[in-house]
Amino acid sequence: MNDSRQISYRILDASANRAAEGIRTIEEFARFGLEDSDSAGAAKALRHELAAALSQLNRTELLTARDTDADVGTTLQTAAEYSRTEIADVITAAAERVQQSLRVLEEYGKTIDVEFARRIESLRYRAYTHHRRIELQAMAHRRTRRLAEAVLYLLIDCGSSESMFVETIRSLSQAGVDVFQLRDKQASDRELFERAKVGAAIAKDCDALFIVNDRADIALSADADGVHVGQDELPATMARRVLGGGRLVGVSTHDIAQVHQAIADGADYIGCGPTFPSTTKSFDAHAGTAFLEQVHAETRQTPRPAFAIGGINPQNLDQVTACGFHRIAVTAAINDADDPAAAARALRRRLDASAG
Ligand SMILES: Cc1ncc(COP(=O)(O)OP(=O)(O)O)c(N)n1
Ligand SMILES: Cc1nc(C(=O)O)sc1CCOP(=O)(O)O
Ligand SMILES: [Mg+2]
Repeated sequence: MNDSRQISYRILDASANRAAEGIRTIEEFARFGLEDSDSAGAAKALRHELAAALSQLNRTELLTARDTDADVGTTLQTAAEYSRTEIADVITAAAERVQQSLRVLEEYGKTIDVEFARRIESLRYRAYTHHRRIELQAMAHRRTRRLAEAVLYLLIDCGSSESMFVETIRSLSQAGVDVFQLRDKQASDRELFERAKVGAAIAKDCDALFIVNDRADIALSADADGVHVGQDELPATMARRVLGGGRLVGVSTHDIAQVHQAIADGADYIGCGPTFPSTTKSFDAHAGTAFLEQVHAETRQTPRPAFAIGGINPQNLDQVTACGFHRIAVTAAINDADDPAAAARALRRRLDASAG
């Protein structure tokens, strides 16, 4: 059995390595993924200050206490350690590891050197702030990357049951739907919230995005990827304020002035329509394909994903792609099809082909 000083040193040595590795993991993403010099600089400063604090400890005792071969923890693994598919998950895991390790350094450090423990405590608080920022950046990175490649966007309602709702998202994401929007004007707030919570988790699992129509509060509380607002709802700037950083805000536009405003307001994407008469929603007038052509000309200068919407179906899709639009948002063309998955697959194939 080791004596207590040796135990403390062994724990400090392991935790110091873990904290430094975690900080480095985060720093690499800030540097090479986000290319954010502030964030990378903050991680580097944390790493250097950790090294400076550790130099207060006796390095010989640290190294002497190390016995990796005899460490029973090296063979203990959880399924979660190997289930990271997204960079955002890697960053979250690294941030948690750093914070836990700093806490361990602080607690066991108190048994060796109180001044060292104090330095680690202040480092831990700085790490919380830095990690909050970088975790939000990593989540935003996943969402904007996914949005940038999205071409097929589907509006869905709450469905007849939760299991049907889940199955719809799973099967249609496999069939090529990139973005799901929960749009159900009849559902209660509670029902929207419950479906949004489940839908957001399933969509993430399927590498799809999940957006809530109209309601920034429900999008945030359900941990959805974002909200879609129209001209009668919260302005995009306010929706963003409700959602905080890292989530998407989409805006409906019906004329070019609204497109300019949405872009100025920082919309992540726009819906452009109505293109054709729709069986889902009735309109007094239709912006038509002329509007799509105009938007296409404009958004070449200010790139922002733009989804054509309103009555789009397999019969009129070519008119949409002829305007330079290779992204569409639909309801009836998929939901009312005899075989929704087949309909989604067919639309997806044609959109991919048209985008070349
Ligand atoms: C992708 C997308 N584009 C446009 C709309 C329409 O939004 P809005 O004008 O707010 O109308 P409602 O959907 O709330 O009836 C949309 N939902 N999605
Ligand atoms: C909800 C909605 N908003 C539109 C707009 O132009 O702003 S068109 C539309 C209906 C979309 O469903 P479908 O594909 O069945 O027409
Ligand atoms: Mg709306």
